[in-house]
Amino acid sequence: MNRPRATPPTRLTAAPPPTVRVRAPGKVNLSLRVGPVQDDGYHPLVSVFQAVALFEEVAASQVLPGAGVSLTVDGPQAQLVPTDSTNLAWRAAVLLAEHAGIAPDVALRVRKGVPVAGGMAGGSADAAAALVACDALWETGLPRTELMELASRLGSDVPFCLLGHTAVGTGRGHLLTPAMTRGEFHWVFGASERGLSTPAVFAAFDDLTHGAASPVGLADDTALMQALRAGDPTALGAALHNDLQEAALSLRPELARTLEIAHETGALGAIVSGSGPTVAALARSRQHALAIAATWTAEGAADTVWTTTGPAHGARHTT
Ligand SMILES: C[C@@](CO)(OP(=O)(O)O)[C@H](O)COP(=O)(O)OP(=O)(O)OC[C@H]1O[C@@H](n2ccc(N)nc2=O)[C@H](O)[C@@H]1O
Ligand SMILES: Nc1ncnc2c1ncn2[C@@H]1O[C@H](COP(=O)(O)OP(=O)(O)O)[C@@H](O)[C@H]1O
Repeated sequence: MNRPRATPPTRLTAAPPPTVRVRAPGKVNLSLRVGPVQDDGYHPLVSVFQAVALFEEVAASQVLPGAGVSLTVDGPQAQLVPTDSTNLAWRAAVLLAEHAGIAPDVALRVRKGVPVAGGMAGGSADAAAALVACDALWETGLPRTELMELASRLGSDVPFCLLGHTAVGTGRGHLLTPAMTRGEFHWVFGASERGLSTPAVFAAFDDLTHGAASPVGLADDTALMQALRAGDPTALGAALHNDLQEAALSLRPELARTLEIAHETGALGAIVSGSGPTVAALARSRQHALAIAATWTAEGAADTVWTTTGPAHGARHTT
């Protein structure tokens, strides 16, 4: 005899709140040319940015209406990062909500993978990732051009962290044109536990140039652009350039030794990354990158050392 089957009991469990996770990359300025300070306090730049495969991750989770923004930070150097409304990820969420005319209700979790205050745009990557994550969570569906515009209001480097890959930046560094590159480049980054303030480095640059730096132009980076198109690391290493390097060295003279060790270990090129104090060395291969990293560590030339590659993708959803 067929007995009717008992209906299995329904388990009522609350579904976890929807969460969107986005990763955005840190960057190195392959070339950074800085013009004289303008009336608004900013310096016109021409910079060739390259995103590298050191990522920040921002998870944005739904919260109850009216809960507002909350934020936690973890990962190396998390204790150096503000967790209040001054955090760039928090500011990004608030700016997007204002723009879309909605309430900024979200729980943000930031996982740091880029040195803090190191000249590698870790905070800017958080802002870029938070914009993309909240746009998806709140279903605001902003076109890319509007996200880029909001990004530029959050900081000069934020649009590049959205875009990723390799690009030429003009204006404050926020007007971007993608650059053609071939292949993969091997990088070593030597970071310092004590960051450098970007405004302080620009101020040191003003002192060194007596506020009268030469105007900047694109023509100076012809060899570098050619090296990128050819995928030629030797030519790229020779073409690396940073107008802020002398200013960063004036504030952190010990970085000169870190650069010197990179050259002694056969780096194809070595520069201070952006406003520093992270030093970037271009290696011939992954093995060579590991050798430079080992030498820096053995000589105590950097507090933390990373090997990675570029270019890397811009802000993108992850699982
Ligand atoms: C120097 C660079 C090179 O890519 O990055 P970092 O190496 O610090 O990451 C950037 O120009 C930094 O970009 P970002 O860190 O987003 O700076 P912002 O928040 O826009 O500006 C912070 C401060 O830096 C100075 N600043 C920034 C950009 C610019 N073109 N001229 C400037 O003088 C201003 O004093 C400004 O108040
Ligand atoms: N989400 C964030 N991550 C890191 N720093 C942040 C963040 N939000 C605000 N800041 C502040 O911005 C400063 C510079 O941040 P960061 O982007 O890491 O360095 P840089 O501008 O040198 O690339 C930090 O000293 C910190 O006080």
